[in-house]
Amino acid sequence: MAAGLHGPWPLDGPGGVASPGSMPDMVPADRPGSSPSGSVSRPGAQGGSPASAPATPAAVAAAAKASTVKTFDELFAEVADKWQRRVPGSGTVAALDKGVHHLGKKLVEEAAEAWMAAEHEGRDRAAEEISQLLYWSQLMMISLGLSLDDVYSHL
Ligand SMILES: N=c1c2ncn([C@@H]3O[C@H](COP(=O)(O)OP(=O)(O)OP(=O)(O)O)[C@@H](O)[C@H]3O)c2ncn1[C@@H]1O[C@H](COP(=O)(O)O)[C@@H](O)[C@H]1O
Repeated sequence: MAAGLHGPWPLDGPGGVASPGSMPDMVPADRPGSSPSGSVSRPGAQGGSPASAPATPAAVAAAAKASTVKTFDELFAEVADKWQRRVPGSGTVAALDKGVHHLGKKLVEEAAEAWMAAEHEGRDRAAEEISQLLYWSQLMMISLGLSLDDVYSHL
């Protein structure tokens, strides 16, 4: 378990969300592809070689941006990094600033849209709506200061 994940409830940021400074490590130390320090390895890097040197969350986010396909972990690193740095113009930062109540409504909205798409609009539309549900789930995680491992531990 990464350090700093279970301290005081981190709803101390703007809009009742975890402040950028209280963010947990992007990837916990006890998961494949992570380093003991909590920093993350480059996507696709194998352990045991110089190429597996730890990368910063910003480096992971940059690598994800260059890739055509983004994984759940890569998106989490990207949005957490944008929140930590309060990147100007980021919809993620704007949404997190609005707080948990706003994020909760978006979660429910996207869940309903995913359901409707699944029943009436086909697999591709369902996949699109489910991707948005994943995004808003990640923002809720970030707003609560939850790490990936905090959630994965329940899977
Ligand atoms: N994956 C997503 C993503 N999924 C969903 N959304 C947001 O969720 C909204 C859902 O769209 P809807 O059609 O359901 O809603 P809408 O009515 O069009 O939009 P709203 O008026 O409700 O905001 C989108 O408009 C986006 O604002 C996302 N916003 C950002 N990302 C990714 O997050 C990363 C950081 O994004 P920025 O913070 O914007 O730089 C990037 O990789 C983005 O691709």
